[in-house]
Amino acid sequence: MTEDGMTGGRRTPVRPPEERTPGEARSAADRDHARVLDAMRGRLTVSCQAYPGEPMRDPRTTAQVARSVVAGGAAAVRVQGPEDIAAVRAVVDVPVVGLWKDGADGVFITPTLRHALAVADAGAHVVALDGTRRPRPDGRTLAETVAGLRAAADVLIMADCGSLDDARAAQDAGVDLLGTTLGGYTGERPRTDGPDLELVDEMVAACSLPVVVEGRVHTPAQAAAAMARGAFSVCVGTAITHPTTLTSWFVSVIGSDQTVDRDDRVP
Ligand SMILES: CC(=O)N[C@H](C=O)[C@@H](O)[C@H](O)[C@H](O)COP(=O)(O)O
Repeated sequence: MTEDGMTGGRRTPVRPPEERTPGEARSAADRDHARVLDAMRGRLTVSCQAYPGEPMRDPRTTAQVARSVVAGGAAAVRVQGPEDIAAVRAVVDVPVVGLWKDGADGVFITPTLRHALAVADAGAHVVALDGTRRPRPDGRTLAETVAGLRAAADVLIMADCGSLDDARAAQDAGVDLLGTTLGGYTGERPRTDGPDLELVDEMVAACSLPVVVEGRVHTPAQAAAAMARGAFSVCVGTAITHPTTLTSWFVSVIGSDQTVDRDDRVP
């Protein structure tokens, strides 16, 4: 347990579950969940992820990036993969939103109950999973996945949604938080340049659960706009933690190495 009393997944129970009465276990989990939500409410979450094959794809690097963003004021971090989640949990005291990407098409964000249990077991306080209405690889519905996860782990559950219909269905399935994460990636919504603020408005108006605005938040002004529209938290990834993409934004207007006369380069 961290100093502020937060626990996550099945790694850090307040007391061994077998020693707790059902009532004690429930109220301890409720307290932990409230602390996690209080820490995130109205604040910035930073996604610390590298993609397969990239130089930064290493749990030690992810942990250092996570420490760096927490030093800058991030209230929570979002981390991909059980190894990275465990590495980050060991070095930060803020809530960890965990996910496990498997593949890159269709349902790939924590796509099955097995993936969700592994994310919880790695120590995530919040398990983020695909919250769309698409068929899932293991044949379970989102509601069945949520129920299976709740039966095994005291975690909060975030549904990464691609549309208002997804968000409504995810809320009915029993998740705790809704994310706009997949807006623009499932074919139901256009991929806006910045965050899909129209989707934010729709979800905030129609859903009672906290809405995390995530996806293409590239500037502080966009983050502020999302908060002003009722976001519970704003999650920024690429614009803070993905130097390859950030570099390409500058290169796209200045020109790449190929345009420089190599003899003029500083050794
Ligand atoms: C669609 C998808 O796979 N989103 C992923 C979810 O974890 C990540 O690749 C994003 O980086 C993350 O959502 C943060 O978004 P952005 O990097 O745009 O700030």
